[in-house]
Parts: sequence; structure tokens; C-alpha cells
Amino acid sequence: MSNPQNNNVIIACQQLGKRFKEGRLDVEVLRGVDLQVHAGEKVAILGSSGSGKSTLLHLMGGLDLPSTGHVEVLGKRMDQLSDTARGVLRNESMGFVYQFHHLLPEFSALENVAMPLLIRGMKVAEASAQAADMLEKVGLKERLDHKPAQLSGGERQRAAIARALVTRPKAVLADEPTGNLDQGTAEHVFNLMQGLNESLQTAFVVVTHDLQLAAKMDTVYRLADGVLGLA
Ligand SMILES: Nc1ncnc2c1ncn2[C@@H]1O[C@H](COP(=O)(O)OP(=O)(O)OP(=O)(O)O)[C@@H](O)[C@H]1O
Repeated sequence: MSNPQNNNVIIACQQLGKRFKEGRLDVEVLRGVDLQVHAGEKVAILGSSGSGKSTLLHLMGGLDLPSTGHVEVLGKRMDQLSDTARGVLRNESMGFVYQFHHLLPEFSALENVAMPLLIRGMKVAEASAQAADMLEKVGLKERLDHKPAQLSGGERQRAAIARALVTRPKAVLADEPTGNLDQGTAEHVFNLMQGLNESLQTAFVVVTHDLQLAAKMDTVYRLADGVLGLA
């Protein structure tokens, strides 16, 4: 079937299945998940705890490989790339916001946010300037030199969001991005995402329990019994 948006597909999941072996137990978390994320699309994935949302996000980002099916990012099959090539594709096209922020404890907020730019080969002065700019946008202008342990939970979350957005990725994959933020800050973060979405056509895939956030997205899916369907 012809689809006028096919050229704009950033992430395509085809018949994804994922099993985890826990001792003798074989847990089937995902079964035949099909999903396409287009440029500029804002997608929410809902589902009860343990339904496999984080697992799906990890597969979409190439952080883990599926048991069956495959994921294409910008037309490239993740499972057919070497670990290095997969890492490069990830760094060049995607930003991640994890449930647990994964900021590096020995580095300041500024250094953490500058890191993905430095990995791309940007000069330190330019990377620092862009990181400071993004930290200002998430409201952390006064916290540039603070290490993660010197930030509150919400501030750490915002620093992680700044790190995901600083490279201006084609897609941001976010696991509960507003999970531990108060309503005002959560709205601020959403507005920031919305701004990037409009100005740069950044796609967002957000795993969330927050129905208010989900309601602001273009497409809302629900995962249940390993199957993804429109909510
Ligand atoms: N590495 C792993 N090894 C074994 N089982 C795993 C692994 N990762 C996830 N699971 C199992 O897969 C299921 C789905 O986990 P997942 O973290 O994807 O759920 P979730 O929908 O994101 O949950 P939550 O909303 O609570 O974060 C769970 O039953 C979990 O125990």
C-alpha cells in the first residue's frame, strides 16, 4: 500500500518480539509489535507497569536487540549494523531520556550536556556554549557547575532532557520524562519539546503514565499482553 509519509519514517518496527529468559522461565514481553514513527510525530506509549514499554523503547533505540522482527532507523536495520555503527547511528540521530537519568556523577551538568557534542567531534568551547544554552532553556542556568549529586531529582531530570535535546536529534526517545517533575516544570519541559518539534521536526516517542501528557501527543498507543494497539 502506498503511504505518502513513507519517506519521512524515522523509526520503523516490524513484527518485534522480545523474550527474556529468567532461569527456567521464558517471559514473552513483546509479540509482533509494528510501529512507525514519522518526522515530527509525537507518539505516546501507555501501558501498565511491566507491560514492556521500556523494553520497546530500548529496542527502538538499538540499546537492545529483538528476539524476532527488526527495527530500522533512517532506513538502516539496527540488527545488521556492527555495535560501533549502531552506536554512531544512535548518537547522530537520537536522543534518550531514561527513567533513571544516567548522568555521569563525576561531571558537572554543563559537562554532562556537552558530552554528546564532544563525542561528535565538536570543539570544547562551542560544545560548552551550546550545552549552556540548552541548560538555560530547561531552567538550569544557575546550576551549570553542579554535579548530579548536587541537583534535586527534578533538576537531574531536566539536565538529562537537555542532554537528549542538545544534539538536535531527529527523534527523542523518552521514558517517563515528566515522571518526577511538578506540574509546572512538567509543562515547561513539554513546551520545550513542543518548540523543538515545531522548529526542527523532532519526533518524540514518550513512554508515560501521565494521561495529560499523552493527550498532547499526535498518536497514542497502548501496550497490553505484548501487543501494541492504538489507545
Ligand atoms: N533484562 C531483563 N531480563 C529479564 N526480564 C526483563 C528484563 N528487562 C525487562 N524484563 C521483564 O520484562 C517485563 C517488561 O518490563 P519493562 O521494563 O519493559 O516494563 P514497563 O512497561 O516499562 O514497566 P514500568 O511502567 O513499571 O516501567 C517485566 O516483566 C520485566 O520483569
